Amino acid sequence: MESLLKLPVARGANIRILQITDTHLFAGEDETLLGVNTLRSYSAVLKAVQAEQRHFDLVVATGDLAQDHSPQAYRHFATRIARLPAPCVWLPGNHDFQPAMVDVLAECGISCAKQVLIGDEWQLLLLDSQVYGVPHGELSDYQLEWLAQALAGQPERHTLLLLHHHPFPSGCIWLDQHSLRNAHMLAEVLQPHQRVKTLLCGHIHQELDVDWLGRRVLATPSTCVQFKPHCTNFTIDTLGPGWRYLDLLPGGAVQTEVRRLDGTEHLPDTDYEGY
Ligand SMILES: Nc1ncnc2c1ncn2[C@@H]1O[C@@H]2COP(=O)(O)O[C@H]2[C@H]1O
Ligand SMILES: [Fe+2]
Repeated sequence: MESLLKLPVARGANIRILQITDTHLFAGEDETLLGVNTLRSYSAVLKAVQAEQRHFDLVVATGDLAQDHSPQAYRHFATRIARLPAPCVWLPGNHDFQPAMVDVLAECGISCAKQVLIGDEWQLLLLDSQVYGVPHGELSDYQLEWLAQALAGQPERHTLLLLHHHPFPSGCIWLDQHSLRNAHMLAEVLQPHQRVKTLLCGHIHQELDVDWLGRRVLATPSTCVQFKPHCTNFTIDTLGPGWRYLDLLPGGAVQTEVRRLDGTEHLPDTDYEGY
């Protein structure tokens, strides 16, 4: 059974979330994706986060944590994320291998909660949009029913909704064939719930902040390789690895900022045409 995580916060205090996404880790410490050593770029991101010394209450990892299905890749993820001064919750992406992911992250003390109640006013709901073996996403009937129930059960709370796949056209045609296929069904479940104003995704390895049917959808840079916005075909960007902070404000608004590593140390080889 999926557990519930309750995070108390001081009354009136801002709630800050750190999003880490698409780490694409391997078992081997020297493995690379498109020329980037993903373990090193992930570790550099976490080091930069710690150096910033910003307070955050929770870390959310929005999928594609491992590239090679290996338990060791999830161990790499978990041992490093556990050094941050806040708990982590996670959801799967298309590349993840959930049998290894679930067991290893739990063994390493990472919560498997998919509903997080934060203070008195907010909740996070984390969806599984993976269709095993293919890059596109879809929400199963179970996921849609679980979402409907979780929303109906907390009608007074503002909800940040998290899923790996983007439910809207991103502007990259090659990525939009890998989007959430049944976004209309998600829209239907959300329709009566005006307190779900913001959705948070990974998957597209780029920063995005768009309106989708009156709701705000955010997507976030990967901790490894970035994809160039507004491209018809697979195109690698030369921006550095990134992460996002989200402040969940009283009243339901979200303030957010994307941060990136400086320098050229973790940049990809742009000659690749896919992976
Ligand atoms: N050249 C390509 N054309 C279309 N899709 C690709 C290409 N290369 C990789 N992909 C898929 O597109 C996905 C986008 O992000 P993911 O990291 O989920 O995994 C990627 C691959 O599954
Ligand atoms: Fe993905």
